[in-house]
Amino acid sequence: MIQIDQVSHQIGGTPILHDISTRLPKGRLTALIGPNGAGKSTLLRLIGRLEPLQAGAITVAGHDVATTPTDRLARVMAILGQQTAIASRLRLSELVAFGRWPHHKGRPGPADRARVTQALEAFALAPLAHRFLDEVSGGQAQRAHIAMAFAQDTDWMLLDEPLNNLDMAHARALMGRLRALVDHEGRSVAMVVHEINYAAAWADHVIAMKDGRVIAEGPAAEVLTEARLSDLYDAPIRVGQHLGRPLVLHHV
Ligand SMILES: Nc1ncnc2c1ncn2[C@@H]1O[C@H](COP(=O)(O)OP(=O)(O)OP(=O)(O)O)[C@@H](O)[C@H]1O
Repeated sequence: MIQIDQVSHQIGGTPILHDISTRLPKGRLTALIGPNGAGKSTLLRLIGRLEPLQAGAITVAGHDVATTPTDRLARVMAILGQQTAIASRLRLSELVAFGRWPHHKGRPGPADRARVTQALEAFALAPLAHRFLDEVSGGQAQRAHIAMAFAQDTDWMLLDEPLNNLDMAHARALMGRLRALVDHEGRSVAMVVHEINYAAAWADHVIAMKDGRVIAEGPAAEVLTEARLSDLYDAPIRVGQHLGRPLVLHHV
């Protein structure tokens, strides 16, 4: 479980998150949803310790993110942020291999190399493994970053808008892969997602944020209702059903 207690955050004196307390359940796929500027990325970055905590407490599988040594934390959670400013003269295989660093600390062994190969194959990147990052498409680069997080082999994966740049087929394949990690390997995933139907179709748990606060949380079917979504996005939203899951209609 990830436990967030009374977390507040300011940037340049402007309050961004207001006294957030919530939980992300273990062994589930959690979607963080909400309008632009709601604070989703900021919260994810605080969990992943890409930003230092200013107020409150966060634990990931019992590890206090404020005090746990980085190498320990890196074996518990992998985080893929939104801005990935990694040198473009890096081959995809080298990028994915970075995911193994917390395990081998610079001395990769056969198991590390096998995991990198597996991650490249899992994300259909094997034919592109020798290309440089600036020689592949946006979606292929995005998949390589996800493969790096995947290769890190952690109990928790935190992904900020992993579906960015992915076409429908690759987005679906990624969601299927994340579901399999949760369902068959007992891992836990938290992701920021804008396309609400991906949350509706694949997420177990949804945390809805607006103006730096959590305004709803719970099982997907309980959070993704017409009233809640219309309020969240300040727009009329209809919710149908498809194969027993909510289907959100926002173009009506
Ligand atoms: N470096 C920064 N300097 C100033 N304000 C910032 C900075 N980063 C984020 N913010 C502000 O913090 C608020 C929350 O941003 P955040 O990126 O967490 O929201 P989000 O819900 O992830 O949004 P989006 O869906 O647009 O990615 C926004 O109002 C944003 O303008």
